[in-house]
Order: sequence, then structure tokens, then C-alpha cells
Amino acid sequence: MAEENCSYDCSSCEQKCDHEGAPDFSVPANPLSNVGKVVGVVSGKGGVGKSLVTALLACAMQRKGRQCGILDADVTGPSIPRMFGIDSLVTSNASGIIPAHSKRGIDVMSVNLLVEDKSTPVIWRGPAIASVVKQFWSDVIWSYEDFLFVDMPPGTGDVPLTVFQSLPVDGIVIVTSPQELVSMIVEKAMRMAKEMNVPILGIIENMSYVQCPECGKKIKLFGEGHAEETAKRYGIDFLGEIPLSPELARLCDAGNIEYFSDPFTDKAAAKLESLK
Ligand SMILES: Nc1ncnc2c1ncn2[C@@H]1O[C@H](COP(=O)(O)OP(=O)(O)OP(=O)(O)O)[C@@H](O)[C@H]1O
Repeated sequence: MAEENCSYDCSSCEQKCDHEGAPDFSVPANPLSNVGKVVGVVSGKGGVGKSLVTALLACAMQRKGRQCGILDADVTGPSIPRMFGIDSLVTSNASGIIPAHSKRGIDVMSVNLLVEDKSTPVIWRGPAIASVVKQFWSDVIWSYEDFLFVDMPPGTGDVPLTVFQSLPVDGIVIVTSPQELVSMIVEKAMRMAKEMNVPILGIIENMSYVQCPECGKKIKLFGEGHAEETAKRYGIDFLGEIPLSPELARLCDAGNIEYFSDPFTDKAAAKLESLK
């Protein structure tokens, strides 16, 4: 069969050809790596708090006694090291790159840990960025991780595609904010996940409300969010909402996100536990 007419679905095809199944773009992990579950964190657009949710999920699972790592695939906007207050450079040996460690032992790999001057912009084309992400999987020694969280760049471009094709992703968490067209974002993420054969673990809404410090009332700054009803409509788990919190912003800026006592990711953490 001509290559352009091939769906790579050999289960419904009787043609004899020289390939079996879809082309395999998977990249081998570093031989010294030992990774349990790989969880991608995605969003429809930038600035909705995807990196923050990635960090909070890793902190929540680490608190539960699970060893966690974060692969920062948001190469052009890496914010994970700053949230954890990591500014040293990573080191390497003959076997690979050794990730940095946060104060509470979360392993982190990010472009920002490779450059002295953190304000140097990464001005690379898509294929170069995608190749770096693959190296973060193949060259980094993720020596023992129960969970490796991948902070994806926003959208459905080159890099998310590379991550889905190259890494053994066990599931994705979608992060939305109340301002967004949630159903469109969820639909896009669902289609991509389906095509890539990756399960959607659920949706988390960030910046859902602000809690009045005087009376405790929840103020919906951006109006009513639609993440929960959208999740229901598509049969996806709604994993919770995170308020806009000045304390959280302050801890992020100070590199102390691990000290945020966070009840907001409990449901998501329980879902991740169930992956075991
Ligand atoms: N719920 C929140 N409360 C307080 N600050 C928040 C909250 N969510 C996000 N922020 C702050 O907003 C900024 C953007 O968040 P973050 O880097 O997680 O977004 P992002 O979706 O990963 O963005 P991008 O994809 O463009 O890198 C950060 O400085 C973070 O500290």
C-alpha cells in the first residue's frame, strides 16, 4: 500500500507491507533511569498556571512518600527551577546528566539549569527544542522516580507531539483557567491524546477564585468557570480548582513552592495514586 494511504492500523488491514503498526518514534530512556509513571501536564494557552500545577502535583506526591521528578519541557519559558529555588547548574558524568534536587528531594531537569545567565532567551526552532526534550529523557539519569511529571509547552505544537511520540506517557492532566474556552481546549487535548493513545487523567482549573481574607467568601474574579461541567460532559474526571492565592504567588517567587500547604491537589493526587 502507498505510504500516504496507510493509517498504520494493521488490525483492520490485510495488505502485506514491510512495516508493522505505526512508526515507532519512541526514545529509549537512559539505561540508569528507573521511572514508574510519566504524567504530562498540558494547557491550551500560556500563563494559566500549568507549571505551577505541575510543581504542586509533584510536591503533593512527594509528600505522600513518592519520589518525584519534573522534566521541564517548556523549553522557551522554563519556570520550574525558579519555583523550587534551584539556581545551580546540573552536572554530568560518563553515563549522563544528573538532575538537580529540590529542598525536599524532587529531581528537576530544565534548560535553565544548563545556562549560567537565566535571562538568556532560548531562540531555537521547533525541531531543536523537540530534540532537547528527547535528550532530557534519554540523557538524564532519572535514577528512581515513582512519578515523572512533564511540564509541556502550551498548545498542541511540535514539542507536545514529540513528548507523546517519544516518551511513554501514562496520562495527561489538563490545566485550564476560568477565562478560557474550556470545551474547545478539552476537545483539542482529547483528540491529541486519543491520536497518541494517551489517557486523560482529568482537568484542574486554576485561578478559580480569590478567597476574602476577612470573611472567607470566594470571589470569582473571572466569572464562573466551566471546567467541571465540561469534564462531566466529556466523561473526564474533574480533579479540583485552585484559587488565586497571594501566598502561593509569594512562595513561587521566593522559590519555596514546596512549603505551600496545599489541599487543592488532594483529588488529583488520589487519581495519580490509582495509576499504580
Ligand atoms: N493560583 C495561583 N495563585 C497565585 N499565583 C499563580 C497562580 N497560578 C499561577 N500563578 C502565577 O502566575 C505565573 C504563571 O504561572 P505558570 O508559570 O505556572 O503558567 P504557565 O501556564 O506554565 O505559563 P507558560 O506556559 O506561559 O509558561 C507564575 O508566576 C505563578 O506564580
